[in-house]
Amino acid sequence: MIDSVLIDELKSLVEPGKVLLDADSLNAYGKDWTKQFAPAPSAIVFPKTIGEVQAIVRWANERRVALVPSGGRTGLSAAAVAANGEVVVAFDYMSQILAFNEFDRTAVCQPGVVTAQLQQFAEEKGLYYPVDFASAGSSQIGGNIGTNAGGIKVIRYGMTRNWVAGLKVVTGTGELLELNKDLIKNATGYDLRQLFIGAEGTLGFVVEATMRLDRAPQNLTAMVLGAAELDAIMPVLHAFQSRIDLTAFEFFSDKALAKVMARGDVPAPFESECPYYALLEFEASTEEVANAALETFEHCVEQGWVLDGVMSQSEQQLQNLWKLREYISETISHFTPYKNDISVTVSQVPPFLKEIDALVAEHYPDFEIVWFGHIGDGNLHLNILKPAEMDTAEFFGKCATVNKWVFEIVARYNGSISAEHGVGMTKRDYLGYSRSDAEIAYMKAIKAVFDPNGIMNPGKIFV
Ligand SMILES: O=C(O)CC[C@@H](O)C(=O)O
Ligand SMILES: [Zn+2]
Repeated sequence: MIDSVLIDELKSLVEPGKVLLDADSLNAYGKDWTKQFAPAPSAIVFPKTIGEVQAIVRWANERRVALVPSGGRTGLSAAAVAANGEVVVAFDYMSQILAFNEFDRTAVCQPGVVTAQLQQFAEEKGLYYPVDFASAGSSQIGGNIGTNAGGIKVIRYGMTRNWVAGLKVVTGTGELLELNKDLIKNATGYDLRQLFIGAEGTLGFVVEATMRLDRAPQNLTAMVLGAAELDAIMPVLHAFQSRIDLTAFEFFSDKALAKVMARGDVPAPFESECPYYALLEFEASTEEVANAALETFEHCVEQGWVLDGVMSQSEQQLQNLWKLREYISETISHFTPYKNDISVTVSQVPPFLKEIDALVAEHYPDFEIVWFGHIGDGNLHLNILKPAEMDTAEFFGKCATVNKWVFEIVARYNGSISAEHGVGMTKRDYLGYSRSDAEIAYMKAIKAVFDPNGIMNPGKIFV
């Protein structure tokens, strides 16, 4: 905890009332959506300008105060948790879209712009911001960049990284850098912009981002297919991908669907019950594309890969089919899930998933395992649900044991222990399963260059 003299100094750097110290604010701004770490920040500060962010970082260097950035706080890896008396820098008052360029198709965003706000802005301009996920209504652009957020359209549009034309960052020394200046072509050495994307605020803070926009998709249409077995999902993906460009290819198990159905507010896709489901989406821009999708569906049924299916015929049906997938995370959050966000190459998904499934089932037959995720990207969300009668600490303890075995399998498949949720504090101790010692040493050396005093989100990614 920092003392009152330091708090007074901090207050002098921002507008009156823009440092909060009350218990509710410390609790709310000191954490993200993870629940493993208790929030314990010293103060929350709300800068309004880049100059104020620089002043805060310079002060933190002088006083050796640790800073934690805070956006929409929807993170799932405790990268935005202040558990050790840090000062939280919240970007709520830097939430404007500052400029739009119709020829470059870019929007200049302050870090606190909410993802849905940018999506809406793009729509009003007849364009599209394609990075999308269930928490788009709360998550902020600065946080999306910090975690290189992925989501449900990665198969077509890639991660946040692909949509950042330029960045202004305040480094750990308080220096302002303008990175890439929104250029498409720029072959002038290291692309420092990319280094800051996915850095979880450990090198500096994003204070402005020029985001690229795309043409709006035409007549988005979704299909939900029921698969006979897991091994059928990949041939289905392959069959569709060889005929049409998909904008999504998601997957969920019968257990995940059952949880969403139990809410009672989402229509079932069809009557048949299947062990696995795929949700795919494409632009039915012409009749030929729609026909190709239907023909492919029939082919998949003939092959015995698909048992049943439905295709959206309206915007409302499209939304309803997406709810089957998008509501899963929120719905299971009430069952105290232990989360993993793992990836392998797409072709390896079926054997990989089966191995992990068998492992957890063998050692912990009482645990309910809910599989879902972005299978078209090789990214699976493994959620293990706490049995109702089990003590929470005991449950997390057992999961920690399983975790090591799960990550041994991930490492054997050359996979990632965090596909899209980041490392933060929850996966920090497991980084070695995905990154070599040499890589981690280089990463630490890079951090030391941008943040010599170790004040920028310390303890995240690595210790
Ligand atoms: O809750 C999860 O495990 C995943 C959350 C999110 O990445 C999703 O794909 O729905
Ligand atoms: Zn996801």
